Formats: sequence, C-alpha cells, structure tokens
Amino acid sequence: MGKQEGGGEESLPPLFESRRARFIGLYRVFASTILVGVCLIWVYRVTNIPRAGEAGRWAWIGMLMSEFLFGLYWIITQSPRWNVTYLQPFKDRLSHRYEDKLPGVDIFICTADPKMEPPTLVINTVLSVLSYNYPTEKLSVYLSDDGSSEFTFYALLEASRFAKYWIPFCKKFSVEPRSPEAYFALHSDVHDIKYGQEWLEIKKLHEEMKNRIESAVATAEIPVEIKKQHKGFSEWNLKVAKNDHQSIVQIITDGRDINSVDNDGCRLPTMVYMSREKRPQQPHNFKAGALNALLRVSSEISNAPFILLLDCDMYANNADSIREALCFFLDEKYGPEIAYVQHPQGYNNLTKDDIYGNECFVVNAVELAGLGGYGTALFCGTGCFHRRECLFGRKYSKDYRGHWNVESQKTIDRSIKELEESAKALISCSYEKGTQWGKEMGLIYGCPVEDIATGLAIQCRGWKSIYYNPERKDFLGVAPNTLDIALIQHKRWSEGLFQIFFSKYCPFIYGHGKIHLGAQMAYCIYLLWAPVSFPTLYYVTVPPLCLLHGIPLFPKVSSLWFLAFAYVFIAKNVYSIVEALRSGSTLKAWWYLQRMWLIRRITSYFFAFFDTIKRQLGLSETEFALTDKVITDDVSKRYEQEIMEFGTASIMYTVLATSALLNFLSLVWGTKRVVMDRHYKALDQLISQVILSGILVLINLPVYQALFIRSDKGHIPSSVMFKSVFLLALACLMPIY
Ligand SMILES: O=c1ccn([C@@H]2O[C@H](COP(=O)(O)OP(=O)(O)O[C@H]3O[C@H](CO)[C@@H](O)[C@H](O)[C@H]3O)[C@@H](O)[C@H]2O)c(=O)[nH]1
Ligand SMILES: [Mn+2]
Repeated sequence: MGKQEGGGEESLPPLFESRRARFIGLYRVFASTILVGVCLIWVYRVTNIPRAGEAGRWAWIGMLMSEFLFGLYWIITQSPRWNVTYLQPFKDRLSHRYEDKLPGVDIFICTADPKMEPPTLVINTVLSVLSYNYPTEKLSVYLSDDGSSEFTFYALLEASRFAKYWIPFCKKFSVEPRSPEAYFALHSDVHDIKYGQEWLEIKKLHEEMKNRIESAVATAEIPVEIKKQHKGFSEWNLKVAKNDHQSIVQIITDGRDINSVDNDGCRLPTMVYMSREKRPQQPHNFKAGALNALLRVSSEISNAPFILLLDCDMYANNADSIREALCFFLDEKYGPEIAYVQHPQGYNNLTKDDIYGNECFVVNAVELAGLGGYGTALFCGTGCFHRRECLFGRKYSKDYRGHWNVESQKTIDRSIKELEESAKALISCSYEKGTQWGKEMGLIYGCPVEDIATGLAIQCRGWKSIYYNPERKDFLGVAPNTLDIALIQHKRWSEGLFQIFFSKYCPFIYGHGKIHLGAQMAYCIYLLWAPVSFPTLYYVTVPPLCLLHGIPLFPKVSSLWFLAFAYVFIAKNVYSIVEALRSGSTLKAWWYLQRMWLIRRITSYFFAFFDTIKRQLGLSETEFALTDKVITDDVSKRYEQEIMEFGTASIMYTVLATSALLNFLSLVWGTKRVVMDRHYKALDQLISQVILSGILVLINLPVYQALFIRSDKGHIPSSVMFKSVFLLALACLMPIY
C-alpha cells in the first residue's frame, strides 16, 4: 500500500500495521541475473535460426516463440515478488475503542446442489459463523440455495435449533474451530476434554441432528411431524425444480425478536434461507446471480455495512475473524478507503504432500501478498469481507469517511411476513431487467470467475483492498480430491480468467491509470494461464520429437550459450524450491505441484483456451461447472495414499498420456544414441533434449503407472491408451521441418 501503518488523526494508535517483506533488494538483484539469462537465450535463438532448407528450421522458430512467451510470462510473475507486504491487525485496540458500537455484519453462504454439496456440509459452515466471537444481535447469516432443496432448508432449520446449544458451548469454553464437524474430528476423545459432561451432551445432540438430516436425505422424505413445525415447508407444496421455481425467502430466526434466544438466554443471530426465482429460459448467472440476490435480500432485512462472503464448504476456522477484518475497515486513517479484505483459500482435506497441488503455498504467501502490497488484493469469491456500499457500485471519493456506524432503522417495525414478501419481490427473475445489476452494481455477470472481475472493477472505482494471510487460516474448505475435479476447476478458472483478459476489464486497459502497473501485470499472471498452455505443450512435444529425428534444438554443451540455458533453468528452479519451502510447502509437495502445473497447462488450460475463443465468437455460453465435494470410499482411500485418481476416459487424459509416452520413447531412443556414439558428438548436441525428456518422464511416472500397471478403478482406461498410442504413432511418422 506504500504506507507503513494505519491510525488516526488524533494520534490514536493504528488498528493495523503493514510491513514489507525482507530481502526484497537482494531478490531484485537475483531476478536481474535471471533476466540477463533470459535475454541471452532470446539472442541465441534469434541469431542461430537454421537456414532455409535445413532440418528443424520451423521447429527452431517454434522454440524461439515459446521461449519468448515463457520469458515474458516470467517477467510478469516478478511484479508481485517485488512488493510482498504483510499485515498485522490489532483486535485488542479495536475492542478497546469500539466494543459497544461494533457494526452489523451480514454473512452470505452460497450453495447450489444438495448432492454435490450435502446439507450437513452446508450447515456446518453456517454453525461455524453463527458462533463467531461477535455480538450475536449484530450478526445475520443468509443462505442462498441455488439447488432450492427442501432438505437444505430442513437442515438449516435443524441447525438453528442446534445453535441454541452450540453457540453457548463455544463461547463458554472458547472452542476452536467452531465448525462442529471439524471440532469433533479434532477432539474425538472425551478424556482430553476438561468439560467432559457438556462435551458429551453436545456431541450427542450433534450426532442426532446429523442422523436426522442424513436419514431424511437418504429416504428422500422429510417426516410429516417435522414439516408441521415450520410454515416454510409449504413453499415446496408447489412444484419446485432446481431450475424452475418461485422465489423463496424464509426468516428462520429473527435477530430483532427478544424471545429468540439460545440456552443461555443470549439473542440468536438472524438466520435467513433464500432461493431466488429461476425459470428455464431466464439466465440466472450462477454464483454471481446468487450473490446479487443475497445483496438485495439482506439490504431489506438487516442491511449491515459489512458483509462476509463464503462458499458453503468454507467453514470459519478462527472465531475472531470478523474483529480482525474490522481492524482494517475501522482504522481511522486508512479504513475509509478499503473496500474489501480477502483471506487466502485454505483446505481441511489436503493430503500430506498435497498431491493435486491445491494448497497454493507460494501463491498465497508470495504472489497474493505482493498484489495486496499494491493495494489491489485479488478478490477470490470466498473468505472475503466487503464494505456493502462498494459492492453496490459506489465510487471512492476523498471525503468519504465510511458510514458504518449508521444503523438501518427501516426494518424495525415490519413483521417477518412483510419482510419476507418484500424480499421475495427482489429476487424474482424479472427484477434485474433494465437495471445496472451485474454491470455497475453487485457482482459482474457473464464470467465464471465473477469474483476476479468484480474485485478489479471495485479497485478501478478508486478503492483499495487488503490481502490478509495470518499464520492460522481463517477459512477452510473442501479441495478437489480427484484429478478430474481438479482439472475441471482449473478449466473453469483459466477460461474465466482468460475471458477477462479479452473483455473490457483487461487490466492493462481498464486498470490503466487506475491501478499500479505492477498490479496490472500481477493480475495477468492468472489471466494468462490459458495461453501459456501453448509454449508448454510445444516444449513437451517438439523437443522429444526432434530428439527422435536426431535434430538438436539447444546449444552444444561445449558452447558458451549452453551456460545461459543451464543458469536460467537451475536458478529458476532452485529459487522456486526455496520459495516453496519458505512458504510452508514440503519438497515433495513442490514436486507434485510441478507435476500439476504441467498437467493443468497441457489439459485444462489448453482446452480452456479454445472454449474461450468459442465463447468470444458467440458459439457457446458461459457455464459454471460445480465441483463435487463428496467422493466414494475407495476413491477417498486412494486420495489418502496420494495415488492419482484418473478413472475416466476424458479427452484431457489422451493428451496427457500421449505426451508422456512420447517423452518415454524419446528418452529411451535418445539415451541409446548418446551412449552408442563413441565420439561424444550426440552427447554434445542432444544431451539437453535427453535431460528434458528425462525430467518429463519423472514427472509423468504416475501416468505410466495408471496406464500399464494399476488395475484399481482410478487407472487410465484402455481406450485412452489406444488413442494415445495411435496419436503417438502419427506424431512419430510426421516429418520435421
Ligand atoms: O450456480 C451456482 C454455482 C455455484 N454456486 C456456489 O459457488 C460456490 C463455488 O463453487 P465450487 O463448485 O465450490 O467452485 P470452486 O472452484 O471451489 O470455487 C472457487 O472459484 C469460484 C470461481 O470460479 C469462486 O466463486 C469461489 O468462491 C471459489 O472458491 C459454491 O458455494 C457453490 O454453491 C452457486 O451458488 N450457484
Ligand atoms: Mn469450492
């Protein structure tokens, strides 16, 4: 942010501090040496292009282009690294100064499918936020159900009852984490617990509640006597299909009601279930549509000045998160310019060495912290606190002081029924027609990564944003646990991100003069995932093919140019390992991540590139492929053992298997050639390509296993193998120009 600390005019101590990472100067020197290496590589490529008619001329030109793109991409990845910034909020100062006038906070939770996101998972998130260490009468929790499932509604009702026991229990014993499922999984033995009796009671209640919900889901029926207990069930008397139903809004607990209390007599937070109207012909804009509906419904009911956005699987892992976020917003000096506070995504189902590279150690600890350093944190859709006005499209102005302590009075004298009815009208299909919703107001439509575009738009309206990455993660979710799901997720992301690059929101154009150039570049690290697939795919196919034909593509080992390649390769990778280890990764996790980067690039990102182009040409529409959060037991077992789960005959695996086989073949052939040549000429000319294929073979080991050795359900189906062998034969027969 270019400043050292917050604080007030009357020399009040600041509510937060920021500090630049150490050794940035040293890093800059080191990065410059790599840059020199990259430039030398470019020079070598340009000055050594084979003459017309010589074998491998075009292959060489392809290498030139790939290395040029890699080089440019590397340069943009430097911008956040030059500006890594850490933040420290002071929640005690906040309590001391503002404890009696803490602002209201609305919490939005999105769910979209009761099968992929089971109701028990959803309410676990709900319960974790209901029990935040924050005045309950100031909290409101809204659940948006795009699956419009009666079972999710029922589960929420059960959660509101269990909350009467859970909230006091959490507060009395300072329980952490406050997600019951996570808490009981961590503390499963009563002997470790000092307050055994109460612990046992709560655990029993929790299990009974879970059983009731699960058996209702299993039998696909909610018992009649339960249905009689709440008028809300009548919504499902009409025909409610996932994509065809009326608006539903049910206020389950009303925070204004002094009789709505927990077992200790303390007020319960407001709890609202909503499912916006959907009709088959009307686009509903996926999660962005759901969030915008939530924005309107909440402004009718509680209208809190601050909002926390969460995915249904992201439970709160720190009871004080709200207070910490408020330290940024309420800081007297810098608070009024802050639009949102983003936390990194954390996961609670990672394996020891994170086989699918889900936990983005370096992205979280370095890149996002660097972007945050420019005052332009990346909005990631979940685990993010927002200032309501900013989401409503307000522009920043210097005299803005923040209206957080202005209480909304309008709901005081309206009955629950009135509120529900007026809220319903706000989430009908037709409500947004002809309005600025999805454009200037709320989350932006038309992009599967609505969050990134929205964050950028907010920053370009003059606001700053905070990236806060404390040691202990504040939110933990469910990470993809099969390769399929992981690749689907990355395909959606890379597609959405590349789409932003092409849209009017391209940071270099839209952000020009509004956000720092370094921030524009850093945004593009992500926006350009899809096109980076091309040089990568080129690098894993053309050098091995040329090796098979005996065409050298790299300088001779005896030439000085070789040093430039060797230096860039070694320095970049050694640094990458050091950076990963310092960010909390293990060596093996780093290695797995390299594997995942390769796989993502040649599959997800590659296909995403074409789908984006198709969309740009108007040949297809935006989709949001939801990630499945449940897996079967044997899949889960393999996940625990860190065995890659392929299992389907996805076309992505054909690409992957073909490149793996090609490199294996060229490694064997190349090694033979190098070994057999007694004059070391082949060694001098081809060794770089042999090493490259060797590394790719190592990376692809699980692919060979899945193709030829494994017989469990997670192996690669033989149809994929046949296709790959066929493609490989074609590739080998092709002449090289
Ligand atoms: O039509 C939809 C589709 C999705 N969702 C919700 O969106 C969230 C994210 O979906 P998920 O399948 O879990 O996707 P992820 O890839 O895990 O989501 C990441 O990427 C998304 C953008 O692609 C961001 O919006 C998310 O916050 C971020 O966690 C979930 O809570 C869904 O219930 C809806 O509410 N309505
Ligand atoms: Mn998710």
